[in-house]
Amino acid sequence: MHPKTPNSGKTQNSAELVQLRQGRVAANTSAPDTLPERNPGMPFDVRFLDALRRVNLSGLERRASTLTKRRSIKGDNQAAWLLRSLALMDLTTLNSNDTDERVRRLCAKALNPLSRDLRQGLGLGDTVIRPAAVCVYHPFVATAAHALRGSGVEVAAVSTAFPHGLAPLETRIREIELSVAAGATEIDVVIKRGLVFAGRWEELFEEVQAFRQACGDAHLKVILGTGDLATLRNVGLASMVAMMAGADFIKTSTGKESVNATLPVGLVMVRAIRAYHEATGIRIGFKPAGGISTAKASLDWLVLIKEELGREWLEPDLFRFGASSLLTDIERQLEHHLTGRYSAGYRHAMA
Ligand SMILES: O=C[C@H](O)COP(=O)(O)O
Repeated sequence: MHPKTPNSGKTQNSAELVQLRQGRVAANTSAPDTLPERNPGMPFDVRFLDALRRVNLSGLERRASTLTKRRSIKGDNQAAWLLRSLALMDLTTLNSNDTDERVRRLCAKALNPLSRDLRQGLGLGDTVIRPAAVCVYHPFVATAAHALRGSGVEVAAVSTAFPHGLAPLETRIREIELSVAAGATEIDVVIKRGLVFAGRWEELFEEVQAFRQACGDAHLKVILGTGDLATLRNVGLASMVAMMAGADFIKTSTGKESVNATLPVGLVMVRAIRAYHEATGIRIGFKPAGGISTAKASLDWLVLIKEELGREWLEPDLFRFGASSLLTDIERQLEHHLTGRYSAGYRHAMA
């Protein structure tokens, strides 16, 4: 049910977590032998945080820079990986000037992301390749749900007073409930960054638990706003708290911070995911978001995930890109792959 993670030589941190988990299971005779696929969360356990307080910044930066240089993906192989980037995308519009009409056009693009010429040239035949989800603000959830019904493309809503998360807790929870009622099957919540700065981990845990409960069957993605969190240590700790509280995915950024998804931040988060998996057997998804606009950048992220978590994580239930303009560059690169020429970006306008 939970195959062993490839390439996961246990770190000291995760080994500590495994010991903690074993202690917890041994003390609880009713603990299940097999764990369910969806993250059920666990009681708040500060020892899970203690194991993550050390961060080797220069080691992470070195790893991030060598990871992307070691592999060069070319030709047909590159086209195949770009199609995977497309299938792993939450095609997003989160603008102040969004309208129902704009969202309808984005949904039409999600249903038919590649031109007939591209599909024929790539020999896709009847294979359906679409983004995993369309991601919108709450007022457009019903419109997106209507446009995408029956397609298998999920509707994701950003909730909890996106992007700052500073409304009262009751208001944030109500927003989730309304989005689910309107047809959202995935909810992207933002955390209150102040809880991280103040080290109020249990309070953060309780808020995320409340979000998870409000989601019901909708999957919960927890946005950390990593560019706001000041240190990579905070990123690791907030990741672990979100997972303990029941997050199905942890997500880097809103796209509205001054620094969004970066590879060193991604490394900290995926290593927290790996540690949580080794300790609990539960696989948590990862969503880098914000500023990922080139096909090349998407390939860097795929390499990072394959190297750190293994191929099994490169599926829509465990990995997503949050991106508003990445699809345009993927189309241009695929066209270049077929014709040797680049077309202008406006020819692939999305909305
Ligand atoms: O969650 C998704 C992000 O808001 C998208 O950010 P982006 O517009 O920089 O691609």
